[in-house]
Amino acid sequence: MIHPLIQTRIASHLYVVTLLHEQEDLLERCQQMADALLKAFQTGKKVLFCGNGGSAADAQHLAAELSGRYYFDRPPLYAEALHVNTSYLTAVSNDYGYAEIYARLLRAMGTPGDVLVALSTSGNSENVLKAIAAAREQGMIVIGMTGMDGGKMAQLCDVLINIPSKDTPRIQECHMLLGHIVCEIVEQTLFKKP
Ligand SMILES: O=C(CO)[C@@H](O)[C@H](O)[C@H](O)[C@H](O)COP(=O)(O)O
Ligand SMILES: [Zn+2]
Repeated sequence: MIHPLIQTRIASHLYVVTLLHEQEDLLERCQQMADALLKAFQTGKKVLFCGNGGSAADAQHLAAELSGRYYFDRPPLYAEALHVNTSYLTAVSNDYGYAEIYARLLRAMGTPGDVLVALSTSGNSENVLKAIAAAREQGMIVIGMTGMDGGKMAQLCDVLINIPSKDTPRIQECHMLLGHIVCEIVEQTLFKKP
């Protein structure tokens, strides 16, 4: 017997993907995200990602597509997810509070023209909001990837990729879909031989 959730959840995934496919302004903002990453890499800047839980995994996954490889062999790109040093995370959470983990690192690493990609399905995670504020102080460009209404992040990002759903897993799946496409555009534009 096939559990009914299997078909139901696949159907809800397809529904959100169909909405995405038809929402031209959102697809334009996806192109703007690709353009922002391209500009950063073309001018010797870097792209940093942050998020919590599944969005931390997505941050790390997308950073690795860029710093490692996506479809083909080519030089590495400077991209990293901010949560990957557990010694740093445990120390700073313990000493300064969990809300400070990304902001503190951005004050050390961020330079003008770098890009922060901030992933939060609610748009309201405190450490991500503080990261955005710190990125702004450093003169970075901020791309937000959120759910439908964007939460508090809606007003704080240069480019907002707000997936038309309120369901966290479906939002995350679409972040990865669009994030993968952005990585492909970046890789092709920078390295594909005619
Ligand atoms: O992956 C999931 C749920 O699909 C969870 O781990 C989820 O990412 C966590 O609850 C996060 O703390 C949610 O934070 P956010 O997306 O609202 O910023
Ligand atoms: Zn998840």
